[in-house]
Amino acid sequence: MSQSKSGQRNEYLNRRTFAIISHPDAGKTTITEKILLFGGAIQVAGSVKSRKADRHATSDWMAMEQERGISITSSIMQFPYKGRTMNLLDTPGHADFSEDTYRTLTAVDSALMVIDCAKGVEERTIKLMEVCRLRTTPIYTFINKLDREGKDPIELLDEVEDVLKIRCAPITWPIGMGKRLKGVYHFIDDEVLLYEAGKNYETQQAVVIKGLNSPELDEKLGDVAAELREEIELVQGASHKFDKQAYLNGELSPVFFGSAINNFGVQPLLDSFVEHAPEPQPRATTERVVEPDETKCSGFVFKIQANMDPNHRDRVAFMRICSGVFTQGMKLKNSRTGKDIKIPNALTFLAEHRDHVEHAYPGDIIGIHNHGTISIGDSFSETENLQFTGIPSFAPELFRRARLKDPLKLKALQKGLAQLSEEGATQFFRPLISNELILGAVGVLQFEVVAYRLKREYNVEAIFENVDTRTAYWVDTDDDKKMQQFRNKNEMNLAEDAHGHLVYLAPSMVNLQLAQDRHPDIRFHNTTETLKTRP
Ligand SMILES: Nc1nc2c(ncn2[C@@H]2O[C@H](COP(=O)(O)OP(=O)(O)OP(=O)(O)O)[C@@H](O)[C@H]2O)c(=O)[nH]1
Repeated sequence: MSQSKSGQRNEYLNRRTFAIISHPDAGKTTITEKILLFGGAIQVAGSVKSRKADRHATSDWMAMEQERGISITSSIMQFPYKGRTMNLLDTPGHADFSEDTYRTLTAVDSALMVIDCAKGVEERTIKLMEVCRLRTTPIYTFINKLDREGKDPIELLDEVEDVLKIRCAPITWPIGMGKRLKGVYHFIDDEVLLYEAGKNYETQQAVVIKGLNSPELDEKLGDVAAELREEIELVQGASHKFDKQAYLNGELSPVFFGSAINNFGVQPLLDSFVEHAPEPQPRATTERVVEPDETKCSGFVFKIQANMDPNHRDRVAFMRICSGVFTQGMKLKNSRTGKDIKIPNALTFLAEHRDHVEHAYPGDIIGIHNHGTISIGDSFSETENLQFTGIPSFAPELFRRARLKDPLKLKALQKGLAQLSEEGATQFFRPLISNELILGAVGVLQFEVVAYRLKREYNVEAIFENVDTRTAYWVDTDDDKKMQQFRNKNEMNLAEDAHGHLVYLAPSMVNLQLAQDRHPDIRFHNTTETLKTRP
């Protein structure tokens, strides 16, 4: 079915594709749930948690998430909000799953950062923010858990500005905190939303007082009203005003305060976000910039998940549509392999179920079933050879040698590791001169997940042993002769990754430095992003 160009344009302009980022435990899952609730995507509070529990039933390895109380996989949800189509990409907060999070951030147009008011800016938030800054991703900030005592709000804004190097424009401001929490003041709407502990703001609206100078405010808040007026004047003088262009440039973050668990202060955040967050943006490829309103469909894969449903042992590749209109059954060319693939039965992910997608527009994420033909970073296009940039693999920092309890299971182990590495659960290296299987990860928990999944999904019991590798760098050069010399001299330290890229496994940083000094014509890369050749 063909669509008119203007119809297509309108569809994508309505998309808002974003991720929620935070340090673990700041309240990302809780706020996701409230967003879905407001959007009408779920009816009952608690569904998001039970969504995790359902997955536990269908996909056993998720049980680890429950045992540990952390989210270990990204999930994708599409839902309507105020006439727009929202694509929310959840990201694991735990440091051990940072690669997945980084890649997810390459597929969004903006982000929502959640900060715990008692803890302020935490380590993971700093890292995530660095990634957002690389891509100048616009960011909204929600300072959560106001129902608990936290840091002084001015101090919190200073911290965000100093540590995260972004200007803050408070849009709402807390009136007290913890037991003294009385509500929030909205700078732009000039109104106060009153908070009463114990009230259920999922079913009841907060009382709104129009105007900071309203006598009603004195009635309700007593002496606090006068203090609030003074404080607001002070904050207005000392802080930045909302400036949409600066926000879109990633230089200024609108800040909201609230308590996600009590559903308080979340609605003003969402209403502002849906109004100002950017529509799907142009994307860079090695060839040219792809505009979302181009007629031909294109997209890239940023995530692969195996065995989402144990009854169908397939893998789902998550592709962000960057231009044109995707239609069910369409043929797209994979620029890495040069092959056309027909994509029937593409999936879309709604809050509570997945469905077959008829059409998808720039900003949408579709799921493609495949049996190992698609890798993370693959780019697809209807007509051209396009390679989207910015979907990195990072040099792992931890390494283990996989050893089998039952040596007859070698085939199953190789298959399992190859599939789990395609998914980005771990990286996987085969040394050139031995039959060893070396795993690389950014966080130690990744190994545990891999061991658990190998057992559950591939019926393989593997032991991971320490190995004498400190770091891994991808290597390439334009000079074949120099590469051959390098290979001959360094065979002991060379391996191939799952895609056949050559990797230098260094036992120490000194060794790495020496190899670099001895072979100035060889380029060493700590992310695949800068590699010239993709086999
Ligand atoms: N007091 C209070 N607790 C909250 C609030 N929001 C969330 N919490 C609690 O904080 C804890 C962490 O919340 P989650 O939403 O699971 O945090 P998360 O950021 O998704 O954590 P990860 O799954 O580890 O990434 C839970 O026990 C929540 O009930 C809030 O507004 N006030």
